[in-house]
Amino acid sequence: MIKRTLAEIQDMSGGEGLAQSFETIEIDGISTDSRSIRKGSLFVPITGDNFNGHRFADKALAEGAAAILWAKNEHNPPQDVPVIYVDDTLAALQMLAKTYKEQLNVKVAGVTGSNGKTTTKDLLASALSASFKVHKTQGNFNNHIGLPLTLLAMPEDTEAVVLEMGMSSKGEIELLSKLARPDAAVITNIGESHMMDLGSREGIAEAKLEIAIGLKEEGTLYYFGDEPLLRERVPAVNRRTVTFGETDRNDLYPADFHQSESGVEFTVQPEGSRFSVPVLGKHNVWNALAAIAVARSFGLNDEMISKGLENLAMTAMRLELAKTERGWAVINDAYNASPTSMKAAIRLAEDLEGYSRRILILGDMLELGDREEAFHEETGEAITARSSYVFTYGKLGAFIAEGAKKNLQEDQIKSFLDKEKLIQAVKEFAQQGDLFLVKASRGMRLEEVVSALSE
Ligand SMILES: CC(=O)N[C@H]1[C@@H](OP(=O)(O)OP(=O)(O)OC[C@H]2O[C@@H](n3ccc(=O)[nH]c3=O)[C@H](O)[C@@H]2O)O[C@H](CO)[C@@H](O)[C@@H]1O[C@H](C)C(=O)N[C@@H](C)C(=O)N[C@H](CCC(=O)N[C@@H](CCC[C@@H](N)C(=O)O)C(=O)O)C(=O)O
Ligand SMILES: Nc1ncnc2c1ncn2[C@@H]1O[C@H](COP(=O)(O)OP(=O)(O)OP(=O)(O)O)[C@@H](O)[C@H]1O
Ligand SMILES: C[C@@H](N)C(=O)N[C@H](C)C(=O)O
Repeated sequence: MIKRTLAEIQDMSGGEGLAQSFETIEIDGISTDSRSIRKGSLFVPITGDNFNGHRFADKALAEGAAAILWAKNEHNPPQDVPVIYVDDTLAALQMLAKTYKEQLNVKVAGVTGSNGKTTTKDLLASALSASFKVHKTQGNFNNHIGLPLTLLAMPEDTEAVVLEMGMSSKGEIELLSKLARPDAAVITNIGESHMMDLGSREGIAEAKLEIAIGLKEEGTLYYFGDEPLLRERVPAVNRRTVTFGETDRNDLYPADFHQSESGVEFTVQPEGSRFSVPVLGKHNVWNALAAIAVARSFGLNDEMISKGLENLAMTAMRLELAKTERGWAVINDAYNASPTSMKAAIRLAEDLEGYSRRILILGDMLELGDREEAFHEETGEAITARSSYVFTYGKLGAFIAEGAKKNLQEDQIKSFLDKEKLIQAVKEFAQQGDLFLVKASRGMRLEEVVSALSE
């Protein structure tokens, strides 16, 4: 966590106007929310969709903030307290983060892609932990606010930082890449996420490739080489590249894949190293290959990487398998969803052995744009007879149900618009030996179903 004097903060943030008597005060960390102030921190008020953070400055100071940034065009700044004036508080936060990172001189890995950013970030951070003091994005703090906050949360002795870079519109990844200046940039895949804003998979690919804009001259771009939209665009990037993926046209590709409930085992070709990773899903092998490739470039050998990966600390609600006391199992994959990730999750649920019934609880996938209904129906069509039942939730979920009729009987498919009724039906339906998969977009909050099944 950043610890600097206010004189240093003023210089690092491009601010001005700090009273000389306050210059030697040292802040301890950054706060942006008056509802959760870190004592001794610098409060950075941000103007958001619902509030102007400046209106909470007095509360932040009362709650223990040591100082505050203040936008020059905001009226009534707090008096007789340490205030640093800036043109724009968000831009100042980003500049502070960039300067702090440069002072720590850390190695930087940036991870983007439609699916797998969080998982790959966690895999890479674990892999690097065998040799580096690593800091990584917490939760899903991956945007123009979350990434700077992640950098500012780095302990002073951090040696490597792994940053998740999220986006929903063109230009957002470019900003994050220029801020972070990665040594290694990863693009996990090109799916359909946020298609509403990007318009097409081509648009998504172009937006993800912005990660190369801030990539250091001597840096490397690692990308899913089985994606034509990336392969055909990468030559214009003019950086060293490494590919990973399913086929042997990639620099890293898997062999001898084995999956159990405790994770995946695979051999990394062409070297032939064997890895065991506590994560589910064949698609996560590709994410692991990306992590292995970057860790190798940061100087770790495969033995060190393998040891690090054994201690994987996965962020919650990503293919999280739990056995309940009532005798059924639940795969909590409820953080988010897109057709690519939902099909991957269905494939996993249908591949896992040892269950009497496989019950899919699938909800709306959001921000998919004009083809959203078709996307949901196509996802339903991917459900095979290996699944026993499908419960859908939401208006778009009903299109998953329509597609599911391709391979399932109508009495195997139930659709709901009311979450409480869905939860009631699922609780009544569950029996020993069942495997449930729960997945939908963040906005559907299907973790409530997971909780009900886990009671
Ligand atoms: C700006 C902010 O941090 N807002 C957080 C705040 O929301 P709230 O509605 O309460 O306030 P406002 O945003 O209107 O307020 C502005 C500021 O005022 C502060 N404030 C408010 C009330 C109060 O009493 N006191 C105050 O001090 C407030 O703290 C603001 O600073 O609280 C919410 C609940 O805690 C937060 O959820 C909200 O955070 C927003 C969403 C945010 O962007 N947070 C980032 C740190 C972050 O990284 N969040 C991630 C999710 C990121 C994400 O969705 N990524 C996308 C890809 C990128 C898309 C991009 N276009 C984008 O817009 O993000 C993805 O698909 O992954 C996270 O929360 O996990
Ligand atoms: N390469 C992949 N192909 C398909 N699905 C994937 C892939 N990688 C991860 N997933 C799935 O995508 C979902 C989200 O995983 P994760 O949170 O790691 O992705 P993310 O890109 O960080 O998502 P977000 O954009 O919400 O931050 C999970 O269901 C995960 O299993
Ligand atoms: C977290 C949020 N930005 C997100 O990922 N949205 C998509 C649509 C999802 O939840 O699937």
